[in-house]
Amino acid sequence: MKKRIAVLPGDGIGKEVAKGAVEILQAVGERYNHQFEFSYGMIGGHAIDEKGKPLPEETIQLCKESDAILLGAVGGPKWDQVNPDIRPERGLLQIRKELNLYANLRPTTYFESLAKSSPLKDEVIQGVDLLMVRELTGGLYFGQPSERMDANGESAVVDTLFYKKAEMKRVIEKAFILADKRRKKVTSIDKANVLESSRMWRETAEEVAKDYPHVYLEHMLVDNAAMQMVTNPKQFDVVVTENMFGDILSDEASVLTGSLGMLPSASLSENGPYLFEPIHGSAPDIAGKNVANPLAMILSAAMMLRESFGLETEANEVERAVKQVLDAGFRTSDIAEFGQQVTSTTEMIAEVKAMLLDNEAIMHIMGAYA
Ligand SMILES: NC(=O)c1ccc[n+]([C@@H]2O[C@H](COP(=O)([O-])OP(=O)(O)OC[C@H]3O[C@@H](n4cnc5c(N)ncnc54)[C@H](O)[C@@H]3O)[C@@H](O)[C@H]2O)c1
Ligand SMILES: CC(C)[C@H](C(=O)O)[C@@H](O)C(=O)O
Ligand SMILES: [Mg+2]
Repeated sequence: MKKRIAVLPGDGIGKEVAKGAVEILQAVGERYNHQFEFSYGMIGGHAIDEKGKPLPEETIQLCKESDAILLGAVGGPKWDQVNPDIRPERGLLQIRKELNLYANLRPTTYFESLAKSSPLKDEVIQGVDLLMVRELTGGLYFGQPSERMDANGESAVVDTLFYKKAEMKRVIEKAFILADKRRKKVTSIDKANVLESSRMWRETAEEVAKDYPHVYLEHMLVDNAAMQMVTNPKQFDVVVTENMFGDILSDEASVLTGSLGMLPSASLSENGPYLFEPIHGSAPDIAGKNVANPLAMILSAAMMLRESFGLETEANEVERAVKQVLDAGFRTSDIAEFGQQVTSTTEMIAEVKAMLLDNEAIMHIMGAYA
């Protein structure tokens, strides 16, 4: 199979982890005889420095001409003070909008060997398997007006939460389709006790549910959901919610896996290309130190193999390699237990790669940890 992959490493640890995903995809290509062609584009702060804007036209063009897109992360304190129109994050929002990537899938999977990395009790998180479907191109992130203003002589500000019903419907439908293939339960999260937008969201979920009689729909208010996420996460199968709630709840859900550095994502449109990125940011506090966990990015590459190219076996193999590396005891600092030996970003990437390519690597690791 021949595929063109656009790689947008971005800023901070984005660059370190994107490099890892490319190496893993190269290894997959080598092992299964696929030709993956990688082309690099600028996004975020580094694009502001080079091109004066966070999403240069050539990057948009590159993405549109590619079969799939890998993105590291954007942002950092260096660009915090710049005009909001040229903040790094604006580039990320713009590419999501340009490509109409309305459905963001954020799976949270329990890794048995990381049970002790989570601050939560093992009986709470054991076996967690939830899929968050986050609306990604509407809501507060994109509503107009969004500006400072004068309100009767006082300084004030407005952000607008705007959704068309059709935008709600298509992402909720996506959640039902996915739930139908899983444990057949959708939890729709909103704030319908306060917000009109949430009342329309809830009505829309009820309407969509009529077409999926085998899927059970429940509604949950977002504040309760935030609490249930860490006290009883096993109740969730597919969770669907609007943009801002999904952003916050998915960082919270990452705690169930042991670290923010473990959670991948896939952003889907009607016809592609799709974009794959870890849910974490550029982590300026650890950038450039070779300590970031590359697994969320590598697992995002596995999602790319499955969702964009239909390469189920290859995707499973990458996920198997990640699991085996963790089972063998390799840990970046975010998932290491007290006193445990710490693996660097580049070593972690190399171990996953070795596990993918060479069964003897398994013997080597078992020897090292015997
Ligand atoms: N998709 C994206 O590009 C994206 C996502 C979130 C935040 N951001 C941006 O990133 C910048 C920093 O934001 P933040 O600090 O609030 O969030 P962050 O996700 O970058 O980091 C939060 C915390 O988690 C840790 N962390 C994150 N990823 C990790 C990894 N792979 N391995 C180990 N530890 C990891 C960081 O060190 C930090 O302590 C901001 O500019 C923000 O806008 C970008
Ligand atoms: C950087 C930011 C704009 C982004 C978001 O809020 O969508 C990030 O937090 C994410 O979760 O992908
Ligand atoms: Mg976020």
